[in-house]
Amino acid sequence: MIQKSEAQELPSALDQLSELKAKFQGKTPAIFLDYDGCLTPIVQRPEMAILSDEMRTALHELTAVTKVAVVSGRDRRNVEELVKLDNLYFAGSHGFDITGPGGMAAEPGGAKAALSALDKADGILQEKLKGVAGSLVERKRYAIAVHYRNVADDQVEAVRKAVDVVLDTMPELKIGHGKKIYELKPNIDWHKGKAVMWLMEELGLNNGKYLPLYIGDDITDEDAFAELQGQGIGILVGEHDDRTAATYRLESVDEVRIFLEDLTDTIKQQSNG
Ligand SMILES: O=P(O)(O)OC[C@H]1O[C@H](O[C@H]2O[C@H](CO)[C@@H](O)[C@H](O)[C@H]2O)[C@H](O)[C@@H](O)[C@@H]1O
Repeated sequence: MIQKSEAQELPSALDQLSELKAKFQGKTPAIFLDYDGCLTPIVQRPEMAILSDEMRTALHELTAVTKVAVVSGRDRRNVEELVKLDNLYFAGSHGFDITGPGGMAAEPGGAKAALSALDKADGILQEKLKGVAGSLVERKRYAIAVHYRNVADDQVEAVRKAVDVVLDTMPELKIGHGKKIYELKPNIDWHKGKAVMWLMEELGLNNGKYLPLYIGDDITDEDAFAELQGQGIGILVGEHDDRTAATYRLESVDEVRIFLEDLTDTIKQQSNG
């Protein structure tokens, strides 16, 4: 049974750092990070979410002491280009498209079967939404985000209707929700949580020496928090519209960076001592 709380009820990962680290029980945390709202603040348009130099340095230093993966709803190539580091793992399209150092490349969720439906849906949405000012159809390899952050309130219903037209005719796709977006994804039982567990296994981290730790801010990160209950640590950044399966929280992207910097020092000390 998954335990859920209100975000505000969760203890701060920074205030309760010693308690949180005691949960490592001598294991090294393997770090899984969402991108938008976690490594960069939420902004008006996807292309404006630029990683700061400070965050890139924090990530780079963390990769020197443990395994690090970015697990994003974004297109995997897009998030690779934004992060600009080659010594970590990337799971794009909500975990359907995974790459890593040494030429690692895998699509463990089997999303290729939905590719032609996604292509068709993309065309329909582009056509239907071209008259809705502020809407944006963002195609990822294995998902489509339909953004309404910049759409007038009385036009959001028109965006939802266009999405529903696609859903009604394409059983290969299902809807997902996020911050001011509707997502069309392959109708497959695969999500960020399964991608995290797949990476743990694939990277040989299920050997009793590593503990998965996931940080994210959105509804799609809840699948990872739920998967990690009892076997890892989930940290929610800020809040979203629902209850959360995370066990700690951080307030902001700046707090995420401070937490990651502290983790790097902690892991270094663990391996020296
Ligand atoms: O899993 P994530 O890495 O958090 O990706 C989730 C979605 O993030 C992006 O959209 C969100 O961030 C945008 C920039 O801050 C914002 O304008 C938008 O309203 C948010 O929903 C991205 O564009 C999507 O493709 C991702 O699915």
